[in-house]
Amino acid sequence: MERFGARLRSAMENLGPLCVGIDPHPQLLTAWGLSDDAAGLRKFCETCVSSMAGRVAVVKPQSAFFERHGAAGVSVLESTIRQLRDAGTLVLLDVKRGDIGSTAAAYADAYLDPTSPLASDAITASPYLGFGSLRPMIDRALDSGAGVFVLALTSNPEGAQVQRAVGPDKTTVAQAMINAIAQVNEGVAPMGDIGAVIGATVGRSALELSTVNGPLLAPGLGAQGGKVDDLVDVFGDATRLVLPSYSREILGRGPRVEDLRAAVTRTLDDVRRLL
Ligand SMILES: O=C(O)c1cc(=O)[nH]c(=O)n1[C@@H]1O[C@H](COP(=O)(O)O)[C@@H](O)[C@H]1O
Repeated sequence: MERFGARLRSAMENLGPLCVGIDPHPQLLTAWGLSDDAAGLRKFCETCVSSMAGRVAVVKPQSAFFERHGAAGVSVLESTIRQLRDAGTLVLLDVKRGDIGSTAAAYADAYLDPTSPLASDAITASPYLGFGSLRPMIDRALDSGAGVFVLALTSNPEGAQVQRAVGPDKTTVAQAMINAIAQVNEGVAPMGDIGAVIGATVGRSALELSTVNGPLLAPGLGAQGGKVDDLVDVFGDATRLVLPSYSREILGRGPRVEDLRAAVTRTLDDVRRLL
């Protein structure tokens, strides 16, 4: 399979730089007139697939909102991933996994092995057991044409306690993650397969991004207060690598497919103005 970075670059060029999250919060299920159970979840996801497949570059289902319905919820996650991928839409499964290497290899089996029922185009991963602990996931992604988005500087205010901490070499932890990602992506064209997650809410972040050569997922827009215009401050010259991500801001316009599609179009117009 073609590498993930190349597939993502063409999706961003063809459809615009936008990731829409499928986060079926119980409040959203209720607002959409659906039951807070696996049947409601299935209907919610069918509507999302009809509104988004083929229209946005990346769709990001948040695993926890499926897991809270048990095995039946995970079954909805499986079919949602499959429907999106069958339609040619890239799926970034938001699972934020991170563990010792031997367990990280099992996570790679679960999400990055093309034969797994939950196989996705990319996953989110947490490097806070050490960047090296992610190696089995990164290696599997590189082997199978998939990607990994590594948390660097997250959108929540609590993240700063760990991510802005400064190491003995005077580098912040977040910058050390960016540097480690840059090493994996070095020399890959048109763009590396390993992304970084940097919240749109982090302000002038002082991260040095000139060598990262990978996609920069920017959540925190809309519901968490981040605005498209903030992206220039946060990302500076690296804005062409930015993949803005919205969940509640768009999902809150449902449940009508036409309204969700209109929200996607409006958001795309807004991000294209800048990126
Ligand atoms: O990895 C993520 O996607 C993520 C990283 C981060 O720093 N902040 C963040 O909000 N997210 C996720 O992005 C989504 C944001 O949702 P909204 O605030 O509704 O747009 C949620 O699924 C979060 O779990």
